[in-house]
Parts: sequence; structure tokens; C-alpha cells
Amino acid sequence: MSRLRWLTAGESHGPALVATLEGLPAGVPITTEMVADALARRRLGYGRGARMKFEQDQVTFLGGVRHGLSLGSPVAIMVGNTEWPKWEQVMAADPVDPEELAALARNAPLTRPRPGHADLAGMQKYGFDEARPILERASARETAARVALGAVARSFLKETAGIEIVSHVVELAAAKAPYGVVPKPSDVEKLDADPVRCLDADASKAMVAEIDQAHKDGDTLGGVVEVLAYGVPVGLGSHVHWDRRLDARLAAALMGIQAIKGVEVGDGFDLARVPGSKAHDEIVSTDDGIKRSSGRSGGTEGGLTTGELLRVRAAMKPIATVPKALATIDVTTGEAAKAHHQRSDVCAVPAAGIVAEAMVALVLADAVVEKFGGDSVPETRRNVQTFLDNLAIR
Ligand SMILES: Cc1cc2nc3c(=O)[nH]c(=O)nc-3n(C[C@H](O)[C@H](O)[C@H](O)COP(=O)(O)O)c2cc1C
Ligand SMILES: C=C(O[C@@H]1CC(C(=O)O)=C[C@@H](OP(=O)(O)O)[C@H]1O)C(=O)O
Repeated sequence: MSRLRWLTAGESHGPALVATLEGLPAGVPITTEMVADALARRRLGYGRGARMKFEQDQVTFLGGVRHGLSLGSPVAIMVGNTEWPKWEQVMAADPVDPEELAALARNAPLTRPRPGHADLAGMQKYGFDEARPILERASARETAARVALGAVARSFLKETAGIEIVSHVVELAAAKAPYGVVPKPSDVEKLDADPVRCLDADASKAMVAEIDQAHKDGDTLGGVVEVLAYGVPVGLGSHVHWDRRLDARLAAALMGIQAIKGVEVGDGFDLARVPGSKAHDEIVSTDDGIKRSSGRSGGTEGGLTTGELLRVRAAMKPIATVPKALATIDVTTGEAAKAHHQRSDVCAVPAAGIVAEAMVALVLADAVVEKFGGDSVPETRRNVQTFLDNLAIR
């Protein structure tokens, strides 16, 4: 089944994140600049916190790429945390003198777990009496590693099948982009220049106003992002088994992003509210071949891509480290307390869209390798083309 495998490792304040991608054919164009650009896009967005300003993502390839092309061997990418020197003792892999550690304010035990984070359940599960060992890995800093891999997956998709991926913010708290605003790959520059990555100017202003108000109120916000994949061929995924269904694979990948609490494919939940006559995409014959008269399904039917525009949405809950701190307990005393809060994003929905693009790219790359195989870009490309040519004949 799945042919591409990926893993990440690393803590939020550790020396670096690392990401590996196994099963990628040879000949995929990959450069440090390409990955660094993708990581820079993840840092965009109005409402992100102080850390985005002072920390940089340092990209180093550790394997799988030579002279700008993948080798067919596992790709390994390191994303360095430039904040590491400040955390060298707190996050040291080797034991550190306890007296030295105790003198560090930065190492004060985090005994007031934050609601909405992995803090409390993680401490209970892994047997820690403070939250640092949990929050370091639960942090969405890890999404930098996924975006690095996503950049590689995107290059593979573009080279072999001409697939291009775009995302935009469609809701941010109560502010909503009008239904039917569907950005194209040519809109990416414009989207990235918008403070909240929303194509509709009025909705964008309303979203920025929501963030300003939340900031004033000491509160945080969530929202909804939509990812579109152009040029996806018919037949990725399969109807034959639950874990081969492409919609299921996309949903799992998107739900696997920190703070994502809901996923919709196409019109998703809205489809449950309309009759069947208004819920599906009728099949029509056109000069360009067989097409659909609408895009409600989001480009999958029965777990298979239809060859139409792929469209998925992900709902992000508001940031859990609320400045107006939420109620918790101090686990050392059991007494009521206010949750830890040092700093946090007011809203990270625009960044979540970039992470969602990466996850969709990885799922699609996996599905392309699965369906078309090939050990090199020319071979995969040929296989895609042969399949499409055969469809045309039929
Ligand atoms: C790009 C991105 C940035 C995030 N930044 C923060 C943040 O600054 N503060 C915070 O409390 N949560 C932030 N989160 C969300 C938390 O990581 C997440 O809610 C937490 O780990 C609990 O996981 P869960 O919400 O999936 O249950 C961010 C998520 C993403 C995707
Ligand atoms: C570091 C990143 O995001 C972090 C994700 C995050 C969380 O709890 O998920 C909390 C914040 O970190 P800190 O608590 O250290 O300020 C964000 O800055 C990043 O995206 O690169």
C-alpha cells in the first residue's frame, strides 16, 4: 500500500528538528532555498507571537539529496532552532549538574498544566511531575519539520503529475470569506502578502480586526483553512478498503496537525443539510472530456480522486495558552491555580494553512507513488502519462 514513509523528531527548544522521507524516487529537484522558502511561509500570519520574530529556521540536508536532486535514498532534513543556546542546559541530552539546573529560572518546574494542551494527560501517562517534558514535543514547533518534508513532496508532485497545492483562510473566529472564493496557484503570491492569507479583501480586514480585539481582550482565536490541489489525476486512493480511501488518509493527516479539531472534504458538513439532488456533482460530457457540473464532493468519490479539483478544510481551535490564563490546579499542592502563560500566538490559523498544504502534499505524494510507482522522476512521469493517455482513448 503506502509507499512513502515520513517521520519527525525533535523538541521545541532542543537543538533542532529532524525529518526523514523514505521511498521518494530519484531526480526530484530539491534545494535548501526551496525548503527555507516553505519554512518562511509557515512563519507568516498576523497574530503570531514573539517567538516567530526572534527565531529562525536553519535548514541542513543530512542525506538523500545531491547537487539539487533526490537520490532515491531516504531524505533527511535538519531544521535548527536558533534559540538553542539559551536552552542548552534545560534541554541537554546528557545529565546536567542539578545545582546548576536549579539556578536557572528557565528551568522552573511547570506544575500548573495548561487546559487545552497535552500537559496534564501527558504528565499522567508518561509519569512526569511537571509539563516541560510533554510540552516540548507537543508544541507545534514540530510542524516546521513537516513543512520541510512537504516542500519535497510538492516538488515531486509538480514534476511527475503537474499537481499544485494552494491554501487560504476561509474563516477566522466570526469573520468569513464568501463561499466560492477559490484561489488558484497563480494567487499564491497575493495570498502570502495578505496578513491573514485570505483572498477576499473585506473578509481579510474583518479577520485582522478579530485578532486585534482578541489581543486587547487577552484572548486567542481559531478558524478554518481550505486546501486546494490542482491537477490531481483520477484514481488516487481506492474504494476497496477503509485505509486506502484517499479522503480518510487526508482527514487523518490534517487531524494530525496540532489544534485541528475538524476536517471536511468538499462541502463536508453542509452536505448533510441539503437533499441529494443538491449534494452531488452531476457528470457531463464536454469537449474537454468527462467533467462534473459542480465541485461539492471536493474531488473524491468512494475514496478515489475523480480528477476534479481536490478541496479539503480543517478547523483549528483557538490557541490554548490563553493570556487571560485559564483555571487549573498546581499538581504539587492540588490547589486551584492559573495555568502557565509566558507568551503565545493570539492566532496561528494562517500558519496552520501552510502546514495543512504540507500534509496534503505528503498524502498525495504517497498516493502517486502507490498508484504509479517508478524509481525515478522520468519513470513516474511516464507512468502517469500512460495512464492518462489510456483514459483518453476510453
Ligand atoms: C502553527 C501552529 C502554531 C501554534 N501555536 C501555538 C501557541 O503559540 N500556543 C498554543 O497554546 N498553542 C499553539 N498551537 C496549538 C497547540 O500546539 C495545540 O493546541 C496543543 O499542542 C494541543 O494539541 P491539540 O489541540 O491537537 O489537542 C499551535 C498550532 C499550530 C498548528
Ligand atoms: C515555535 C513555534 O510555535 C510555537 C508553538 C507553540 C505550541 O504550543 O504549539 C507555542 C509557542 O511556542 P513558545 O511557547 O515557545 O512560545 C509557538 O511559538 C513554531 O511554530 O515555530
